[in-house]
Amino acid sequence: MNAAANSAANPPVALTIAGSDSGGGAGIQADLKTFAALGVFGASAVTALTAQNTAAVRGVHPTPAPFVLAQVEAVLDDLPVAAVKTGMLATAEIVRTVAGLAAAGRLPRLVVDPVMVSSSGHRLLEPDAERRYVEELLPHAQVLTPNLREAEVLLGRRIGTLAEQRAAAADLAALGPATVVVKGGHSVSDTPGEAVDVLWHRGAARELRSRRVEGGNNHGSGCSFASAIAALLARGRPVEAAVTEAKAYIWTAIRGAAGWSLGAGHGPLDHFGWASGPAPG
Ligand SMILES: Nc1ncnc2c1ncn2[C@@H]1O[C@H](COP(=O)(O)OP(=O)(O)OP(=O)(O)O)[C@@H](O)[C@H]1O
Ligand SMILES: Cc1ncc(CO)c(N)n1
Repeated sequence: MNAAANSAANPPVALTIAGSDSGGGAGIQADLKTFAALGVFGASAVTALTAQNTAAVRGVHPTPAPFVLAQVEAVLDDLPVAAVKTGMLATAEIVRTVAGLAAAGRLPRLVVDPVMVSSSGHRLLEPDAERRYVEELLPHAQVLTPNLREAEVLLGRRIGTLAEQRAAAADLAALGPATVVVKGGHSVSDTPGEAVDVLWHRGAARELRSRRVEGGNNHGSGCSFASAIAALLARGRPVEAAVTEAKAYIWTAIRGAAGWSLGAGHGPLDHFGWASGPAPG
């Protein structure tokens, strides 16, 4: 089969390389729902199993790195993957494996969401993998989407203001990614009431602002945001449009779930607009 050939009748294909969230709100499950919601066929390579729900991560069982590679190669050898998103990479060995694939030019339109800690506070990346992220993977990312805490870890300094969030985006771009979005879901102090992301693209910083949805159902917002960017890139959108449209998609998905009470912790998003459309069934 020729993996590069894609008939006009086929949907675009995106690949997520990420961890499984048994609770269904984040990770692979969020990624595949987002791809489907945005009209993209999703393939997946699972980097870890997590025993997780809306309240806590109870356990993590990483995939051996050679089997992550086997999954990615099985997909790439067969399907016309147009964009790739990475999420939880769990171990230094998996970071190295994915970075090797990226360095070999095998991961097109690569969106890297540098997942390190879950919103419930559980580590999702070995601490000794952080340096490898910076040195081996970031240079190959087309788009990097850290939240504020991840940007702090990658840069080794505190980010407390919007000005510092803007500076962080610029400094992360200097490490290799063409485009950086420093997400403000965990608000910086001078943007109350808003979720302000800073987009660094083509040498300039720009703020993407939305009203902050209250209610706390934002489990998987970061995974879904990065997947939406990858899906829109797979559909051929230019990078800046993909990021701004992903921001609008994620706002609608968070807003839709604001009245839900699924689980005792941070609930999942309304990926398919169920809250505003006719009730399923
Ligand atoms: N309460 C909210 N209201 C509106 N937008 C939000 C809210 N929370 C997050 N967002 C948006 O969702 C996207 C993901 O940002 P966030 O900072 O939550 O990522 P994250 O911390 O990686 O998510 P996760 O909880 O999956 O780890 C960003 O575009 C951010 O602005
Ligand atoms: C598997 C997985 N990936 C990413 C996150 C971050 O939201 C999570 N909680 N679980």
